[in-house]
Amino acid sequence: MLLCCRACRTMFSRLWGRGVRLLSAPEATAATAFQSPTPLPPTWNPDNRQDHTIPFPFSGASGMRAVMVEVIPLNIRPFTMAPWLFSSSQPRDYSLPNSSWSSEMQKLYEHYNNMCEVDTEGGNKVKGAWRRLPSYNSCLEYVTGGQGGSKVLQQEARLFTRNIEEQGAGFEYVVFMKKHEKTCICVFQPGHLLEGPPGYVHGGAIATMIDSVTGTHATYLSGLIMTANLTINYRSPIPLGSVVLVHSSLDKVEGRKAFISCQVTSSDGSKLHTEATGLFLKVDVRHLLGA
Ligand SMILES: CCCCCCCC(=O)SCCNC(=O)CCNC(=O)[C@H](O)C(C)(C)COP(=O)(O)OP(=O)(O)OC[C@H]1O[C@@H](n2cnc3c(N)ncnc32)[C@H](O)[C@@H]1OP(=O)(O)O
Repeated sequence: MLLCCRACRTMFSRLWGRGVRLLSAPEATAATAFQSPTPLPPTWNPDNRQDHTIPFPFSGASGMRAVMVEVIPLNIRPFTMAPWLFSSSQPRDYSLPNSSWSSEMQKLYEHYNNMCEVDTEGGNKVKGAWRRLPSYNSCLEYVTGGQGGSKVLQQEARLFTRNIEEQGAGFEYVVFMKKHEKTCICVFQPGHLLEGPPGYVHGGAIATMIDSVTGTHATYLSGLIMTANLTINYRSPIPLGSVVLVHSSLDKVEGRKAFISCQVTSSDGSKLHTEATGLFLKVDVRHLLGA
């Protein structure tokens, strides 16, 4: 897909974070070598982990800034985008440690991060079972298109879980994915702005985190998805400022449907706070565009 006009940008803004990533300059150059798009697989199969790139010729149509984006319907990597390609400064990755993180949160982050794949000096990747998923609050501000473009892109929009600027006040979390076992784990430290009952986390905030983690998981597995159903049982309250784990696991896939279950536990796993099941439906781009 080439971001060359307002229509492209509108579509891009709606896909952002849902299976679209920006191509780096070398990748974009390489993509122009393709004469025809890679055909998409007829059926969704999460075991088929091949990436599919749909490149179109790279050009500066209508004099606007044009960028290549890659659409990856399978093995989605929704957070591996590079919006700083369009800005002199790199956007903040909210999944990295900050000073509001408790020592427990930091320790759990290091525990999972140490099991992730890492880049070595030679540029080779050392394989690890886990992968940290970077997280941004919005990328649209980095895709500039003048005033008209800004309106179309809804530049004020922010990801719900990343829209509280004060560190530690809202949702502090990091998601790791265990690549071959179809599980995700999120280390979550709820801040004081998420209060429900005195001293405890609001049920809606817990639901938000469950939807975000399982939704991210489903997106990673299948591409564009929407939550169709989320059933939640609250078993024990979560103290504000504590650190909990959100476990997400794929139960089964039936056609367009992905069934995912989720448990929120204390950081040592001994206490069950919340359990949930979710149904995610793979949708066509046109569904998001309201067509
Ligand atoms: C960055 C972090 C990631 C965050 C991820 C967050 C994800 C979200 O929160 S998404 C926002 C909340 N969700 C929504 O707004 C969705 C609104 N709903 C919709 O858009 C549509 O109803 C949608 C897409 C779910 C389904 O519509 P559509 O694709 O037309 O499916 P439809 O043809 O009706 O049904 C397909 C199948 O699913 C089943 N189905 C649909 N909805 C449901 C449901 N709620 N419960 C159970 N089954 C359902 C149908 O029965 C049908 O089954 P079968 O094929 O066996 O007959």
